[in-house]
Amino acid sequence: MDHFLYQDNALFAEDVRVSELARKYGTPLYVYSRATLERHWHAFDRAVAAHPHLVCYAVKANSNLAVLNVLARLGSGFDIVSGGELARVIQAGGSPDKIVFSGVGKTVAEMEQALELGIYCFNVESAAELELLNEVAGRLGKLAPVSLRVNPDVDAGTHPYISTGLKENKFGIGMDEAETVFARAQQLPHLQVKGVDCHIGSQLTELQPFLDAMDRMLALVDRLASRGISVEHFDVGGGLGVPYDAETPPQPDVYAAALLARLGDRKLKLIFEPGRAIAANAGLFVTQVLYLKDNGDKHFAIVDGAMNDLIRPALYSAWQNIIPLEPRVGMTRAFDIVGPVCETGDFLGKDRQLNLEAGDLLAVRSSGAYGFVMSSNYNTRPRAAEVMVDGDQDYLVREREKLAQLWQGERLLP
Ligand SMILES: Cc1ncc(COP(=O)(O)O)c(C=O)c1O
Ligand SMILES: N[C@@H](CCCC[NH3+])C(=O)O
Repeated sequence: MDHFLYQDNALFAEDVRVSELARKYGTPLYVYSRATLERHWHAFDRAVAAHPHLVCYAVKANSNLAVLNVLARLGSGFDIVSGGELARVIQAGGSPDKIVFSGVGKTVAEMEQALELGIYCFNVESAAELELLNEVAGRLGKLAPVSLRVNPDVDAGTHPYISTGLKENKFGIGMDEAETVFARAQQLPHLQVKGVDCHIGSQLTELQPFLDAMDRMLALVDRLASRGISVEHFDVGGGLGVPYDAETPPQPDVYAAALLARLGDRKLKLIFEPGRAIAANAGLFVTQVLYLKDNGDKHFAIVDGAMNDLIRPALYSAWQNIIPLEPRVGMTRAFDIVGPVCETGDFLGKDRQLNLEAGDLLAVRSSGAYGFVMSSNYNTRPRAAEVMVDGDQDYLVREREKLAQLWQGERLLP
């Protein structure tokens, strides 16, 4: 069920009129639906209810404390990629023993932080990282739980910038090296081998690449077993896509059933790291039309939200639906929806059939993942406020940045 629906020609987030939120908190503004976040998380959790599992929400998709807290209250685990994300999860009430730590460039300080907190597992991405983690754990008198992220060399069929499972990508340990690195991990005294891990990319809309990756990973698990190296869990990563437009990605239950069928009778706990599938369609980005402008036949709607707020269209030519909060009747025209930033690539959408006037409010849908988290202060623009709706209540979960915060920490020369 969609929690962003029109009632009497006005867009609602759950039971709250979105234009009311724009009036109350100003624009540009991110709006999240708690019910949607929860529904999406449960869809994963229920899909594998009968099998040992852990759903570790990928914090990078949306790391607002309120979002993390809503998921932590459901008992979610978390997939993190930095000490910053680790601190956020703890701040939001997440349990360290449900945290998996991914990422190709963990620093000593981050390893120490995670070992002290007692996280569930490190997803180690190189032989060099393995050696360093062993050293750091030894120094702290700890045993570091590890899973090796293996690069299965499959084509995820997604945008090249968000594809991670090919040999040419920087992620994970090559399949040809994997057994040697596992053998080494088992020898190292301050490590405990717990699992295997892969993550082949993001916004996957087909099952096949997941299954290809799983087949290769399970063949590895079997080869490891024959060498006396056993693992407890298989972390399948994240990457399940969402409908931005007409895509029809598999639903979590179909995806999980297919993975479970491949798993056969192997006694492996499954770990999932969904980010986008939980957060993307739980959020809107709300912006107001400042000016309309025609250059010949070309119509522009210049809005107060820009690429610094929502970079996906500029960065990946990503398409996200743009809808009016209160649609007008009458003729539509093809508009490019562009922001105030001084870059030609600063657009939120191109060639959108809309009927607009200055002052109108628009919602960019599917903005709950990789939206606010990728925002910047380019052009000295304060970052947007974030609001969470819960039924008929709304909560400001991040204040709009104030200008003085932007140069806090900067110094003049004497
Ligand atoms: C290791 C890892 N896990 C999980 C995710 C989450 O991916 P998604 O948001 O596509 O589910 C990512 C990002 O692609 C990632 O790099
Ligand atoms: N930021 C990307 C996804 C990257 C996934 C992170 N590993 C996007 O908006 O689609």
